[in-house]
Amino acid sequence: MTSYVAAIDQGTTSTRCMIFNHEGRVVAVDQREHEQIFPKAGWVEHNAEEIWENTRRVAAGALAKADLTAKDIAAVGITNQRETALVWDKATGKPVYNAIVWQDTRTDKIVTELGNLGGGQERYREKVGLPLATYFSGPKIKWILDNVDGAREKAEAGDLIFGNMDTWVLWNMTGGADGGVHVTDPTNASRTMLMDLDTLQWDAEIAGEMGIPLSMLPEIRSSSEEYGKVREKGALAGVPIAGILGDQQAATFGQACLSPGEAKNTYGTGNFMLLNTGTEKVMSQNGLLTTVCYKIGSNDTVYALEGSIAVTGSLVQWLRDNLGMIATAAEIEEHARSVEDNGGAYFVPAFSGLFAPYWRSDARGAIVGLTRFVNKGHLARAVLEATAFQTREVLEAMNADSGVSLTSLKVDGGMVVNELLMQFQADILGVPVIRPVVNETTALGAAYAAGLAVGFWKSEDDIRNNWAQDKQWDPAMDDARRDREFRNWKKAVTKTFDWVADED
Ligand SMILES: Nc1ncnc2c1ncn2[C@@H]1O[C@H](COP(=O)(O)OP(=O)(O)O)[C@@H](O)[C@H]1O
Ligand SMILES: O=P(O)(O)OC[C@H](O)CO
Repeated sequence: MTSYVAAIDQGTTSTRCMIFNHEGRVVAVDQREHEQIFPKAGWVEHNAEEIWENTRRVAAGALAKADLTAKDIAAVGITNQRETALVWDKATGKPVYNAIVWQDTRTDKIVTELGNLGGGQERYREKVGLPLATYFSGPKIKWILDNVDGAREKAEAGDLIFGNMDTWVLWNMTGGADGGVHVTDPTNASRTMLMDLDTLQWDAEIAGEMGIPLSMLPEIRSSSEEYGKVREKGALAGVPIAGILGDQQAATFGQACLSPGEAKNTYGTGNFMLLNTGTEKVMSQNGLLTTVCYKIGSNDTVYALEGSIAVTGSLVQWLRDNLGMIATAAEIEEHARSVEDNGGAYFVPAFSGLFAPYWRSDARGAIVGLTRFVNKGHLARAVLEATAFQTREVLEAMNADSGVSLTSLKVDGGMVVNELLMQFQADILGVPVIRPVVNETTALGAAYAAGLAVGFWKSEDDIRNNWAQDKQWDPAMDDARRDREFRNWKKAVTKTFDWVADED
């Protein structure tokens, strides 16, 4: 009897395998962190072989914890940190360079040069829905081909292939150099800058401008269909791999945001708010991204507007790892509760420049409003508040682009256990914030995509019916204070602009 579906969640800081039952509840989870490699200021890399090894181990670990075998698993779905780019040799399976992570800013010159060809930051937006920015995969692939010895020649000869982490995991799970399937889905492909949002095919013109041979790129299939079976002799051997969704789109699916106008906000390493816009592709006028939300089998493509914030939970990690100010992420709440407010301090974490709605790669982080009054508690608050303020900026852009005002916000991700943050979020947005019972919506969304493909779940109604609310926070801040705080935040943001000059 196959009573369960598994999901591999290959995230920025860790890789998880989760097993779900038919009610969409978590049966087992296993997780392993991988190294964050920072070779230079602004550079962020991952060792893709370490990630693949972790994937194998967590798959075995989750099954063992649940006392299950591959025979109990109907299908496996893959979800992943998006944009992170890897190029590898298809004959040996060896990466030619570490994976370049979405947060990495090394491609800023490439991005400026491409913009200078005409159209600036908006050069490709009409086709791909994205502004030209270091965030996306295309410029990262170009950097690898331009900078790794012999890579361009090998790529042109057809020996090298590209993938985001979904493709890397899928290729290895289905046999690697021995017949691995080289496939991605439209949610991931829509983050490369190389996919046409209407045709869901690679755009030869853009790939040509970036000097990327089309032969390197994976085939784009739907987000929910059988791509192959797990080939390697591992825990999940023989199980069909039947779902792929980029992690933020997976969370949208897992949160049952399946109708136009429904949105979720995920609080992880960064924050990502997605609004389902149905089969309509809304082009943002306010600094958001247009992206594929999901494509289930042969159904019509569903699109989303997205507000991406680069640094939220990772600011808490920074406080822990770089400053040693807290021993665990959870400790930040205790410090923040020791004071009434931020004491006048605002922390703008523009560590990777600023993403939505600004798209300023010349910005860098700043703490402003400091006086001798400010203590550790105030800084802890400023760190948490930065997440909430950035979320309000994105929500305002979303309301302006869609013409619909969101009346509540569904939330999930690692930071939403922080009750002080959730209350402040509701206060600063002025709308209720709602957390579901299953907070692991990313893995759940990938499991749903896989389970739908093999008939384990029959329709999207099963997903809607499985969703349940855990807790709601209602706004309690008066309007005058809300406006003052937000005004101060916006002023603080302007202090981070123009920090990195071209010659840097
Ligand atoms: N109690 C907490 N308060 C604030 N932030 C937290 C708390 N617990 C975890 N975090 C943050 O949440 C993030 C982890 O969330 P997660 O959803 O697992 O991230 P990802 O999927 O991006 O790897 C980390 O950046 C961590 O700093
Ligand atoms: O790994 P996460 O959860 O931080 O998500 C990263 C995003 O997919 C980047 O676009």
